[in-house]
Amino acid sequence: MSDDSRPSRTAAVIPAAGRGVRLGPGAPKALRALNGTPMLIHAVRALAASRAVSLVVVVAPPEGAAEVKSLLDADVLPERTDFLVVPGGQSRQESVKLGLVALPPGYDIVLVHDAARPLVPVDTVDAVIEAVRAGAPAVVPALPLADTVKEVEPAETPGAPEPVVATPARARLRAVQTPQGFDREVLLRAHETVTDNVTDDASMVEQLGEQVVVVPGHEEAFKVTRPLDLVLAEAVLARRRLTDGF
Ligand SMILES: Nc1ccn([C@@H]2O[C@H](COP(=O)(O)OP(=O)(O)OP(=O)(O)O)[C@@H](O)[C@H]2O)c(=O)n1
Ligand SMILES: C[C@](O)(CO)[C@H](O)COP(=O)(O)O
Repeated sequence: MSDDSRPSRTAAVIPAAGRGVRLGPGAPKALRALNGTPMLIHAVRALAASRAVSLVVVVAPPEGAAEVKSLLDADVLPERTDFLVVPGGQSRQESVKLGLVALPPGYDIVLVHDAARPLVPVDTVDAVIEAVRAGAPAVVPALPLADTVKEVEPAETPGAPEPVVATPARARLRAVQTPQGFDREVLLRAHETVTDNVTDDASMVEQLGEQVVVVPGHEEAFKVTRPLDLVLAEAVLARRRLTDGF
């Protein structure tokens, strides 16, 4: 937990080493353009927009680390924000761990943010940081679900009918986004302890028995996963250009 006698310092780890298989053939997903700018650069700018974030560690596709470094060298980040680039691993979990290993001392709050969520608003980033500063060891932004969810017995053949096992009460479910925010020591311990393959960092902290809390997420923090998400992301950028001028 952060010591009240000194100000907390926040770093962000951005896993960006995925292939983007669900997006279809092309460059690694984080390097694909949204309105002419690589998705990763949008994501770095989104985190650096928070005055609290003073370091961004980008975990790059291993073969693209030099390209990512020159993209960031050429971009104009706020003077308060440093960055580091490290090569990623085979899974998101491994990539996040490589980012954590590269984190210098002196940062007591760590955000983990998918490069694939390039449009997260700064208010969401700040709300996560605020909740960690207030004492929560792990904080996730999340939204209520619009669809009813069924648990099924997964079919062995893709496309075959799948028997429904249960219908969880939707009012108790949340769709989780990033950035997820952590007390650094707790997140490090989670990555050192948990070896199962999980889909987010907060669930590793849950496995330690530490409390994870949810704060409101934002519709524009959606994950670019499939081709339709690119259309939506470019529409959001076009609307921002009209209303906000950027
Ligand atoms: N080996 C990996 C796999 C994923 N990620 C990152 O984790 C985030 C969330 O992953 P996802 O959206 O699933 O990206 P991909 O793994 O690229 O997508 P896909 O599963 O469609 O290949 C992305 O920013 C992605 O770059 C990573 O850093 N290293
Ligand atoms: C971390 C995450 O974005 C939270 O919703 C999500 O679990 C990542 O999943 P992916 O399959 O690696 O995209």
